[in-house]
Amino acid sequence: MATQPEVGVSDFVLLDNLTTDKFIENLHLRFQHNKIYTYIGEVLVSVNPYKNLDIYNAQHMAQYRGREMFEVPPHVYAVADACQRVLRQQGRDTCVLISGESGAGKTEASKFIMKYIAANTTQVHREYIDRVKNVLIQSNSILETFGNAKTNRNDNSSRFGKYMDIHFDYKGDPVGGHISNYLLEKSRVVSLQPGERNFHSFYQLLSTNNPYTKKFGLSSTEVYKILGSERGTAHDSKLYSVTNSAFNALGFTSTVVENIWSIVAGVILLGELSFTETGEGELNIGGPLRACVSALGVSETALREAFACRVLAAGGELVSKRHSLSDAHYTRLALAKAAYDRLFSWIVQEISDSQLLEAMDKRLNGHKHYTSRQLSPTDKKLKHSVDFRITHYAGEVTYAITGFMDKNKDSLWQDLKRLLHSSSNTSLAHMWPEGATNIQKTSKRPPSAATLFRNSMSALVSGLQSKEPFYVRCVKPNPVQAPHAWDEQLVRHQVAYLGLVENVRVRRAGFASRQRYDRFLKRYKMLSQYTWPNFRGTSDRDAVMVLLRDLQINDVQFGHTKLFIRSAQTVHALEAARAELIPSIVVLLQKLWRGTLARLRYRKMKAALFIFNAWK
Ligand SMILES: Nc1ncnc2c1ncn2[C@@H]1O[C@H](COP(=O)(O)OP(=O)(O)OP(=O)(O)O)[C@@H](O)[C@H]1O
Repeated sequence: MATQPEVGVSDFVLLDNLTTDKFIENLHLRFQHNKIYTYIGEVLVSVNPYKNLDIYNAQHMAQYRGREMFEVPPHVYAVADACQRVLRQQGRDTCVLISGESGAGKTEASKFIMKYIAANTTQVHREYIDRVKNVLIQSNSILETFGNAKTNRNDNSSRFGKYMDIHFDYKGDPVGGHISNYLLEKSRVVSLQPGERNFHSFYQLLSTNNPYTKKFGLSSTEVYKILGSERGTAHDSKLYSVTNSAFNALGFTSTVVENIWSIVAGVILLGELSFTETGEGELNIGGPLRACVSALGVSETALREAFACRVLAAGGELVSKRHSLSDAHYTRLALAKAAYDRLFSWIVQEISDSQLLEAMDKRLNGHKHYTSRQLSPTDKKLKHSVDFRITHYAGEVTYAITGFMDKNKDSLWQDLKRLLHSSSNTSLAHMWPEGATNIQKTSKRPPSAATLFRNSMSALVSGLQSKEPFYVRCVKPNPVQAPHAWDEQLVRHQVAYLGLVENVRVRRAGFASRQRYDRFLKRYKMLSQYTWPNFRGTSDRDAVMVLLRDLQINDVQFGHTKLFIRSAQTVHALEAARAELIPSIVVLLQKLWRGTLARLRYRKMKAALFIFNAWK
């Protein structure tokens, strides 16, 4: 690769006189020269360029393949490569933790990592792998349609937490995946901040080329309440086609796709309903009730009843409690939020590993590598499968107290669940299986959103703790999403809360690599006559000490269970020496095995001759 002139320092560890000012100065200087990536050791700091840079094509990918991070300029591809290398060489699970505030570039970074991994596969089974990769990438556009929205911070902001597993085979090729979603910001369905938009899906449904607009009783020109004032349909019609081809690629049937858009229409129409009270205290429903009923596939009587009263189980009896106007309003909003939230989770679930499997099954039916490999991406015990994880979380988030309790209330009463379960829209009915339960058995309040979130987070954290982590810290250069603009205060704030300067300090005092003695020995034992093929002493620690003494490596510290190596160059030198020896070890093993086979064959021939002579 042609060496490019260094701009500032490409690793903050090399900064003279480390201060926050110097840190920001270096970050800014590099940003001005389109060097958006800088390391802190193996941590990647990424500044959102807000413009397309020509640094992501196939040639760039090739430059990072199999190279150590310090050998090539900082890049998100280098992190992806290091991640995949640990996976391939050491068979260990890895994860990439991407952090930063809204609009800092987390989603884009995760997409670049996926793109790199998908491209960096062996040539064998290429066709199969291309399909898995296609499924992984297509799933992103569906997630963005239903889970992303324009906010004041980011035009394409993910309004949910995302955690994506990619499963690899023993050669490090992706063979499947699983996506988990966390806590969609469902309050967005019913209330928008000024200048913000609702989820992209709503606008796509109302885009000009959408055949469903009319079918569901919507008008493409009307401004619906939940859409806010910003429509942008011209843009959305293109995205609508992208979403539909992604649905198609992932094997969603046309009936299911229609069911999905029908639920979105139902949610929009729920937003249009209004309530008044008649003189006799009866509830009067205004707005497109018929269209709403038909889009949701429920009976008009049942929907009217759901707004008018609530059915409770009390003392073994069913009691009907009449709603006030505000209760009816609350029910309408709760129904819209819950229907959309469940739709989103259902789509994610459908994509990961049934649609994924179904799409692969359908397309790979009869493919010789598919059946012979007997791969099951959901089987966590699969021996050769190694995970690669990407997570995605918000930096500092400012909460408005208004509606906070509402956001935390995840309850949808049993009678509303029954209503949705009774829908003639089969997908909607499937999304609400608990609606089939007897109302008297389920009067308990459902767990709050906070409880559900806490449970899913602790499961996530324990999963992550078993992986080797890589970090990408994303920084947003300005609040206006503009290229070139640099808001010093905003950057300073992020540098502080991401703890980047402290990160450099720790890294400077620290070590490039830490490895367990047994793993280190297994990997490098062939480099010394004292440890190859086996060490005569008792402990792995002693073996590693002898090995390093023999190699005259001394920039290390010996911990209780791990060896600490100070410089990345040492790790690289060990790797290079190992790579040089491996071919001769392979030849040696081949020689021994061929000898064994020949001896075996010779003995068989001798025995046959003996039998032949005896018989004669
Ligand atoms: N490396 C990049 N090159 C070009 N543009 C980028 C890059 N990273 C981010 N962007 C631009 O910035 C926008 C916001 O980035 P992204 O959606 O990844 O932010 P995020 O951190 O995931 O935000 P949120 O938390 O709100 O979902 C992108 O839509 C894209 O336009």
